[in-house]
Amino acid sequence: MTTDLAARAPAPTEHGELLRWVAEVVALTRPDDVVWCDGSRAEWDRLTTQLVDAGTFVRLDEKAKPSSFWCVSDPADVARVEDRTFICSELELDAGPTNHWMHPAEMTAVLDDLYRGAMVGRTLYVVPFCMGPLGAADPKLGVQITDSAYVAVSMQVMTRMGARVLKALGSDAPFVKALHSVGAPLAPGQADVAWPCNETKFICHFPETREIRSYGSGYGGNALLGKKCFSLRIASVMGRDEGWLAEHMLILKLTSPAGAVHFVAAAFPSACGKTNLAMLSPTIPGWTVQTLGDDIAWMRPGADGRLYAVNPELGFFGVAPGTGPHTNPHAMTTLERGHTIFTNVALTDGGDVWWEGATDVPPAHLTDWHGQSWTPETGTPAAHPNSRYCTPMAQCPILAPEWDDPAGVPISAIFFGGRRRSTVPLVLESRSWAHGTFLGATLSSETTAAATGAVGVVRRDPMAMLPFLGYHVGDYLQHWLDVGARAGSAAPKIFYVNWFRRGPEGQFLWPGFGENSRVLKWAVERIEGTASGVQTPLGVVPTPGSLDLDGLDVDPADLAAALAVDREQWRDELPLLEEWFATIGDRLPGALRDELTDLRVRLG
Ligand SMILES: Nc1nc2c(ncn2[C@@H]2O[C@H](COP(=O)(O)OP(=O)(O)OP(=O)(O)O)[C@@H](O)[C@H]2O)c(=O)[nH]1
Ligand SMILES: O=C([O-])CC(=O)C(=O)O
Repeated sequence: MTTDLAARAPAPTEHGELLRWVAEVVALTRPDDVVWCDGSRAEWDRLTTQLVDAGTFVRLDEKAKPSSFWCVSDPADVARVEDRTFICSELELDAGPTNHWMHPAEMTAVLDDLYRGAMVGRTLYVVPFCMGPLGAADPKLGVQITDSAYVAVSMQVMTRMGARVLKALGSDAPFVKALHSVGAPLAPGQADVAWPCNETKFICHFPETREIRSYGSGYGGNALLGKKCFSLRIASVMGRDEGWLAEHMLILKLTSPAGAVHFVAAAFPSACGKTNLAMLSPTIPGWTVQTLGDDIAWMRPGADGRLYAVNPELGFFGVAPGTGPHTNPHAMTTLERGHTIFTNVALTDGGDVWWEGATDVPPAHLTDWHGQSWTPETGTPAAHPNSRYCTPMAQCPILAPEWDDPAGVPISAIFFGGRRRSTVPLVLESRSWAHGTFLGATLSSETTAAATGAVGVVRRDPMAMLPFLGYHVGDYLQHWLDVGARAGSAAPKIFYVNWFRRGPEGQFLWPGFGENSRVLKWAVERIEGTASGVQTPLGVVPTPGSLDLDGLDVDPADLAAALAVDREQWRDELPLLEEWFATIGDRLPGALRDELTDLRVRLG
C-alpha cells in the first residue's frame, strides 16, 4: 500500500526527477504519509502544534517569546558526530586524509539496509529549499526528505524553503538530494518518544553526484542538511569546480565614524565566536557593526576581481550558553522577537528559557535540559554546553541592508581564528595571500562541545573547515591559493586572531566580545594604510599605540602578553606544523611548504 503513497499524495510539482526520487524513497522507507512542505505560516503553526501534542515541544509564554518552543533531545544526540561523517567519493584519495571514506556503492548498500522500512509509522516531509537568495543567477537548490517534523520546521527557519522553491525547480532544474531519517520506525500501536533517533548514525556525502544521506540523528548539523552538509561539504566541491569558496565564516559590515564601509568575513571553528563577532556591539565611539551571516559564507570572484560574499542561510543556529545581555544583546533581541526553537536549554517556571550566561543570577528553579527539576544548588549546568537556538535572521536588529542581495558584498578582510590558551597572539596581519593561506592552513583550536568527543584538545583545523571539507585538504588549500592568485591585488587582506589567550591564573588576557571592535578597527586601518604595525616572524602585530585602547580598562601587562609573539613557543610549534603537513601528504601545495620553511628561517 505504501508504495502507492507518492502517487496518491497530491504532489505540487511536475519535476520528473523529483517525483521519481520521492517515489523511490517512499518505496524504500515506507512512511505512513507524505507531506509536501510549502513554507507557509499555516504550516509552521500546524507542525509546531503537532510537535507540542506529541510532547516534543513545549510552547513558551507568548509574551516572553512569541510562537517559540522549547525541546530537549535524547541525551545521546546533542552534537555533530564527526566520527560518523563520511565523504563517499569514488576514490578514497579524493576524500583526503582528514575525512572518513567509504566507496559510494558500498555506503549506499549499508544505508539502503538502514533506510528500508525506516519511516514506517511516520510522515515523510518533502522540503524543497534554496541556499542563498532565490533570485541568484545560479540558485543552489536542494530538496530534503525527512521523517522529522522538528527538522521540517527548523528548515523553515534556516533556509528559503517551500512553494517558491518548488516553483524555481520547475520541471527539470538540478537539485541536491538530501535524504534524512531519524531511524526510528514505529510498529502499529507503538507510542512515539519525544526525540526519536537511533544509536547507529551516518552522515554521508556523495560529492560526485551532489547527494547527502543522513541517518539516526535529529540534531542540527547532522539533520538540517542545508547547513554543514550542503552549504559546506557539498558546496566546497561545487566551489572547487566552479571557481569560488564555500567557507565556515561569518560576514559583517563595519562602518567607521567617517562612513567608510568594510565587509569582513571570519572563520572560527564551531563554538569559537562567529555569532558573537557577527553581532558585535562596538565599544569604540562612532563605529558600527551590522550582520550578514554568522556561520557560512560563499565567496565568488566579481568582475572587479574582488571576492563577493553571500550567506546561504536564512536563520541563526546559535550556541545559547554564554549569550547574554552583556555579551550579545542583539542575539537576545533577535530571540525575544520569537519564532524560535530552543533545543537543550533550560525552561523557567514562567514558560521562558534560560541558560548559563543568560542572566547574571540564575532563576531559583528551572527544568534543566534533562527535563529534571533544577536549582542553583544542583551543581550541574542547567543547559547543555552545545544547546542551541534556531531563529530567523530577519529578526536581528542590526541586520545589514545588503544581507539578501544575490550579488553579495565585497570582502575587504578575512579573519582566521581559533581558541588557543597560549602561543597565538590577539591579532596578526599576514604578509601576503599565500602567507595568509598558510596561517589559515595551520589554524589550530581547542575542540568544543559542538561535536561529540573530548573537549579542549588542540587540533589543526584548516580555515575552521576540518569537519566540513568535501574533498582532499591539499586540493582545497591549492584552491585557496588559486582563488587568491586570480584576485591579485583585489584579494582581501588576511588576519589571524585569538580572543582566547589566557594568563597564568587562567584569566582571559583580552576582554573580547564588544572590545573585539578595536581589533576590527586596527585591521581596516592597516588596509587603509593609516595604522602602524611591527613585523614579527609570524606577521605584523599592532605597535603599542596603534590599537585603539581609549576607555578600555585592561592591565597593560595582560595586553602585552595577549599581543606577544613568543619565539620559544613558536619554535615548539614547528614540529607540530611539520606533522600536520606530513598528514596532508604530497597534495600539500609547494607554496605552503615554502611558507613553513620561511617561518623556520624567520624564527631563527
Ligand atoms: N572569552 C571570549 N569568549 C567568547 C568571545 N566570543 C565568543 N565567546 C564565547 O564562545 C562561545 C561560542 O560563541 P559563538 O559566537 O556562539 O560561536 P560560533 O563560532 O558562532 O559557534 P557555532 O554556532 O558552533 O558555529 C560562547 O560561549 C561565547 O560566549 C570572546 O571574544 N571572548
Ligand atoms: O552544525 C551544527 O550542528 C552547529 C554548528 O553550527 C556547528 O557545529 O558549527
